[in-house]
Amino acid sequence: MRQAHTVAQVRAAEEQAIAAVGDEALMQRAATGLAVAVADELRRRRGHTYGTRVLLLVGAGNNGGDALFAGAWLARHGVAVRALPLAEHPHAPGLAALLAAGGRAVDLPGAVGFDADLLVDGIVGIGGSPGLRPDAQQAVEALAGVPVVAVDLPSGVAVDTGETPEPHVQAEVTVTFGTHKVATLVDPAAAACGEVRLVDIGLVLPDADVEALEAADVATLLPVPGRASHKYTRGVVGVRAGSRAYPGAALLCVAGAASGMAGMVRYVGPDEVDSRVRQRFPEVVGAGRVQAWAVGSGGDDEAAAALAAALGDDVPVVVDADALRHLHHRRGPSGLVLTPHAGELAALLGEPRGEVEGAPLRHARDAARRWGAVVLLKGPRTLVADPGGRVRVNSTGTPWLATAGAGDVLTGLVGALLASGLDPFDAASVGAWLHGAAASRAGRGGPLVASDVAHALPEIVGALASEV
Ligand SMILES: NC(=O)C1=CN([C@@H]2O[C@H](COP(=O)(O)OP(=O)(O)OC[C@H]3O[C@@H](n4cnc5c(N)ncnc54)[C@H](O)[C@@H]3O)[C@@H](O)[C@H]2O)[C@@H](O)CC1
Ligand SMILES: [K+]
Repeated sequence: MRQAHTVAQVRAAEEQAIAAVGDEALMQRAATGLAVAVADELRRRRGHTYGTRVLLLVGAGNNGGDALFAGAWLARHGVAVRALPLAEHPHAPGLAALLAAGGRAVDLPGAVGFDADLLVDGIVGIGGSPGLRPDAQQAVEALAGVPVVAVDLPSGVAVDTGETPEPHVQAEVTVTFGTHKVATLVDPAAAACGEVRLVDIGLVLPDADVEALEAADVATLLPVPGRASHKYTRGVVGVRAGSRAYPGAALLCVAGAASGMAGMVRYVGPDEVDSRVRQRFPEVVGAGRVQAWAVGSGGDDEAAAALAAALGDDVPVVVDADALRHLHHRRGPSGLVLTPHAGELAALLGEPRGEVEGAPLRHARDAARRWGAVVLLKGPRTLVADPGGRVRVNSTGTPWLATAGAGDVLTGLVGALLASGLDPFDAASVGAWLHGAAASRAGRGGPLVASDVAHALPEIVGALASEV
C-alpha cells in the first residue's frame, strides 16, 4: 500500500527521527537520495553526468538545504552546479557545502545565462504555503522550458489537499522524502509532480487517510472462490442498466458484471434490450434475488424507476450516470457506491465542474459524507472516498481509457465485487484498480474500446490470483 501522510504527520515522525539520529543525518539522507535521482535524470537525458549543468532554486528553509547538499554531492561528481538564492538567508551549512565543493551562487541573469540541463526546485517543501512569492515566480518564468526535478514537492502546490489554486512549479520528476504526501498522489498537484520517486529516510509513520492500492494489496482483497464455493455463495449481481435509447450500455455493464468476479449475473430491463443481452451473454439470467445491484449506466429516462427498484432490495447498490440524478436521500446501512465523473459530481453538489476538477479530494469527501456513500470520482487518477474521510487513489489506467462506455464496464465490475462480499470501499477501489489494469493490458500502450477492457479483466484477475 502506498500511503500519503499529512504535513502534521510527517513533522511528528521527523521529530522522532531527529531525536534518534539528529537533524543533520536526516537531511543528509534526503539530500543523497535527491542527488542520486538528479544524476539518474541527467544520465537519462544526456547519457552522462560529468560536465552537465544543474541550477538549484533555493528558498529559505530546509527544502533549500536539501537542494544545496545535493548540489554539493553533484559538484563533487563532476557536475557544474549553480545556486540561485530566493531568500535572504538560504540554509547556511548547505550553502557552505556547495561552495566548498566548487559550486557557486548566481543572480537571476546569471542563472538564465548558465543554460542549465536541469533545475532543482528547492524553493519550498512541506513548510510552504500554496503559490510562489514574486521573486520565485519570476525565476520560474524566466527559466521556463528547463526540465525540473522537485525537492519533496513541486513548490507552490497545497500539500495536504492536492490543490493548485495559485502559480506552482511543474516538475518532470519529484523526489519525495519519507512518505508520499497527499499532493504527490492526488490531482491536480500529482499531475504537477511528474514521475514521483520516494526516498526512504527512516521515518516511522502512522496509518494515513489517503492511500493507493498496489498489486499485492488487490491480490489480497480479491474474492477468490474455494473448493466448496458454488454460484450462490460467490454472489449474484443484478444489472439494471441500459435503455431503449442506449442498449449498448446494458451490454457493457453486463460485460463488466460478467467478468467472472460473481457467481451469477441477472439482467432486468426493457424487453428488446433484455433479448440483446441474452443473445450476447447466454449465461445471464432474469429477475430474482441478488446480493448487489449495478444501476444507471445509459439508463436514460428509465433510470429513476431502475434506481427505486434496486434501492427497494436491502442489498448494496452501485449507482452510475443517469441514476445519480435521482438520488435524493441518504442511504441506509447496506452500502451505496456512487460512480460520478467530475461533471456528474458537480451536478450532484450543485457546483461548477471546474470547482470539482480543481479540488477533487475535497468534493469526493463532501459527497461521501453527504450521501453516506462511497464515492468513486472518475478521472485520470480516480478517487474513492468513504463517509469517514478515508480515500484511495487509483494508480492504474491509461489516458486511452477516456472512451465511451468504459464507465459502464466499471459499474458492472464494482457491482460484481459488491455481490461477492467486498465492502463498498474495497469493491470500489479494487474495481477501479482492476479496470485500469485491464485497460492498460487491452490497449498495450495504444487505443482501446470499452468492451476490450471487459475482455481483459479475467486475465488481470488470473494473474493476481495466481500470486496469492
Ligand atoms: N525537518 C526535517 O527533519 C527534514 C526536512 N526535510 C526538508 O525540509 C522541508 C521542510 O523544511 P522547512 O520546514 O524549513 O520548510 P520549507 O523549506 O518547505 O519552507 C519554509 C520556508 O519557505 C518560506 N515560504 C513559505 N511559503 C512560501 C512560498 N509560497 N514561496 C516562497 N517561500 C515560501 C517560509 O518563509 C519558510 O522560511 C521538507 O519539505 C524537506 O524538503 C528533509 O531534509 C528531511 C529532513
Ligand atoms: K520544492
